Amino acid sequence: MNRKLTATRNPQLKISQNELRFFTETIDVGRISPLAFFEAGDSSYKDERFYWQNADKTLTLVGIGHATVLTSNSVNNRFTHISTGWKKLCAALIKEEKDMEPVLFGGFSFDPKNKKESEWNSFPSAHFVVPSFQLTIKNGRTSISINLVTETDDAMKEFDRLRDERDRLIHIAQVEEFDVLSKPEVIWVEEVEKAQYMHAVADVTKKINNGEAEKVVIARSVKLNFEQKVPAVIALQHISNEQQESYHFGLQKEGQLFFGATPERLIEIANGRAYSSCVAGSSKRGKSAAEDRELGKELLEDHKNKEEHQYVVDMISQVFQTFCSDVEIPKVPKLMKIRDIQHLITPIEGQLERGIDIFRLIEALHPTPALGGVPREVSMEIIRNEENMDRGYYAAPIGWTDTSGDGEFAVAIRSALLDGATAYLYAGGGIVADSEPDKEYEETWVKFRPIMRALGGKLNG
Ligand SMILES: C=C(O[C@@H]1C=C(C(=O)O)C=C[C@H]1O)C(=O)O
Ligand SMILES: [Mg+2]
Repeated sequence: MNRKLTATRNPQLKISQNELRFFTETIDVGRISPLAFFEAGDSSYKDERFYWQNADKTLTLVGIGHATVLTSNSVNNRFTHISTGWKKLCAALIKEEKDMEPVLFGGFSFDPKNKKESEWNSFPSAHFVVPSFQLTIKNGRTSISINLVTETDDAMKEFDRLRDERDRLIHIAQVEEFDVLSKPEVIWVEEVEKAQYMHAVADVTKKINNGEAEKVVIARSVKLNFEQKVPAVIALQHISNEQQESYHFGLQKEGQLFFGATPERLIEIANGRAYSSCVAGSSKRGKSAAEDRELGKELLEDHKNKEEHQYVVDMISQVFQTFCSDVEIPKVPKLMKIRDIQHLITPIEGQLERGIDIFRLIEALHPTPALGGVPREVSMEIIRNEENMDRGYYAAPIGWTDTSGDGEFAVAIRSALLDGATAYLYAGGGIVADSEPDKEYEETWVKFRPIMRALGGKLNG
């Protein structure tokens, strides 16, 4: 890197002033707790951190600071806008073999056409960052990269400053004891617009029976108020402990933290192959192994849940048939069992056509009928009218891509927006012709459980 930075000053290389350059430099570090590293950035980078761990724990990413931010408030162009911005950055990358791929991490809002005033006002329709400091734990290797996006000629000085700062962050993360932190203290719980939610489910069921739509996902929110401001690291530590088998994510912006533990993969691209999972249809877990098996068996055979599921399989299959060859779709769903809930799941994979990037696939997939409905536009309009809230980044894609084109996005459910001493939790369910408001209401409580537990709230049922 020293060499490269110096070389860029060499006029023979014909790098003109004000040309965009994207430097990266990776060092390997010994054992370091990703949350301790996240916490090391607390005083100087409070609003500029992210956290990610995939479901099988083969990849952990922590980002601190912003090398650059890609953002969009567009309704129709947000996916291409981010994709184009990222391609431009990738073309400017200066990297050696030993360096990790720098990542772009962020998310999209569920519905940019929803203009309701809400707790989400500081989140644009797309928000992505390249972190200044990137912790990556992958294939047994733990490393920290510095990323620098610059147009100035004198990147050397800035890079030296970043190296000092990196060493300071590593030092704090390695020396500080990092124990289990105590859970926050909830002082009151508010079910936001419960009556509106019950009414919406009944109304949507009617609409479906009238043939206006086939499936629509309706969600609601629960607000928690705490004794004190809840630090981001507490929320992340407990959600990671409470629901192990999921994607864990956290994204900070302007004093808020959007975080969660979702079981649902939207899309993964690895070495040119694409993977998605249809997750829809739910049942609680049994109190004994026998009851649990029984509930699972019922779920696999239940007409209403199978219908909820099939709409998702049909739609994701169609997207894969469009963009991939060699598509594999199992004929029947399996059970996905996580701590509080079991779902029907159908994994789908295929060989991605050349030239299709992850943002193109996200654009085609979002929202799947697991979170939107069928038909897509009609169900979005119904959701906009029936839900008296803005979903913000809940139920929307969140994840990363790297400079090689690999990446993974989850669907940000089982999630909450933490805002100082308040948290907004979100959960919903797929409404089809024979849905019943009381049962759907119960199902949302099961879906609230992991976040409730992580935040020290009382569990219902
Ligand atoms: C809407 C949510 O989850 C979705 C709805 C499901 C259902 O209704 O059975 C199951 C999994 C997800 O596709 C949520 O968790 O908030
Ligand atoms: Mg359901």
